Amino acid sequence: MQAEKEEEEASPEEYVALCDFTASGSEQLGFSTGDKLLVHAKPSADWWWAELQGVIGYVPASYLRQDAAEDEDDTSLEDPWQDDEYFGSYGTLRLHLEMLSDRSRTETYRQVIVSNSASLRNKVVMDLGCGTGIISLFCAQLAQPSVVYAVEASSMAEHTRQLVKQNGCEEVVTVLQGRAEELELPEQADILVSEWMGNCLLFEFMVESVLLARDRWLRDGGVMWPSSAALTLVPCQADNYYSEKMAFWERPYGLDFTPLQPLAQQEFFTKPKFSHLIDPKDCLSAPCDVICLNMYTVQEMEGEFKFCVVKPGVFHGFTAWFTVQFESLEAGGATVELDTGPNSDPTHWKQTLFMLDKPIHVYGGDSIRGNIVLRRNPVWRRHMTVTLHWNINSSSDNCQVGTKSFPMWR
Ligand SMILES: N=C(N)NC/C=C/[C@H]1O[C@@H](n2cnc3c(N)ncnc32)[C@H](O)[C@@H]1O
Repeated sequence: MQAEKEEEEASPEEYVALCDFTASGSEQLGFSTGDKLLVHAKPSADWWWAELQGVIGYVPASYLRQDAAEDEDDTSLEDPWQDDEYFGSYGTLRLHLEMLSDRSRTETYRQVIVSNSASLRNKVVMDLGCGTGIISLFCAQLAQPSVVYAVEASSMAEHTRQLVKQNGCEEVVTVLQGRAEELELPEQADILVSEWMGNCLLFEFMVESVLLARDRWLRDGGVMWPSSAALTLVPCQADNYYSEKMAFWERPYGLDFTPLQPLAQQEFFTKPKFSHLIDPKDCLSAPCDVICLNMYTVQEMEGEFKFCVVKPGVFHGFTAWFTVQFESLEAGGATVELDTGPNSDPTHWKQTLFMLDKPIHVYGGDSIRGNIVLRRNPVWRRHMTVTLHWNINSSSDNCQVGTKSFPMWR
């Protein structure tokens, strides 16, 4: 209470509105892009108490940015996709080296080409976001498509052209520099292949570009690779991480640093932990596919789950990963799957850990039911908020309910 009390007396902070907000309900405050609001209190992560021209009400925090001074000349206000930053990062080798070094990922795409090589003969392929062109080069080297359009928006495209020539594939592979949503393809494609998956499957939201390109360039009856995707979730223990970030403050060098634990919770447990490697023994139940994307239809961004706890343990949070499937071009042919979970070869995505604020003791037979909602950030189009709701029904004591929202990253 003390912190909250001080918070209310603190002088209001100035924020700028990044987009319009229409109030729904008398206690909300509507505003327009560019409005300067005075934030008086932040009772929760999502809703703040703010003032605009003498009127006070609740406003959505994700619509506001504080560094008003910087925003005068900051172009990022106009560019919600932050394309300069996003494609700039793919113009250097760092991310491409990381993805090419991921053997599980890259070998899976090669296996898809090899196991469909006969059916790829004389086909038109579009490789969306080809990067260094690895998938296009596999197509030209391991099959005989009539043409592969390798589409890449970043400055890597000019180097990709060089790699195509260096490997004698210029007869088959045509590199087109530009955003897939904007450029003109000479013809419709029979196959749209892409490696678009971000952390937690959807982060970066490149999937949006893939679906737009599908609607524009994939001919009727054409094939999407991946053909489907699933986000998988499991309740888990995370003793090491919890000890390292939270328990540490209990008795460092014989002193009591526990007053810092609320800060530690805010700093370390608010955002998901990327590049987490979960040990299968830390899973408290069988994992469950919570969101399934059929790449041919409109995608679901919300999912239910029901976990049955199989052993006593400490429920520190949820771990998420994904799988993608590549259907065969031949009717009845085998589907190839890429699994980024803890029981498969590690990938550069690893897994994503969502830490609860407080760990909960659970026992065999307990059930953890709830849902997960992935909400696009209304302002930063490549970012999202993951909201988890859970109900624990335990034989030992009454049911516990919880919810928490995790920004990724804004
Ligand atoms: N798999 C992960 N994590 N990252 C995806 C891989 C991203 C690659 O695809 C390119 N890319 C992303 N979106 C588009 C687009 N709309 N048009 C053309 N190229 C694009 C990026 O510049 C990277 O080279």
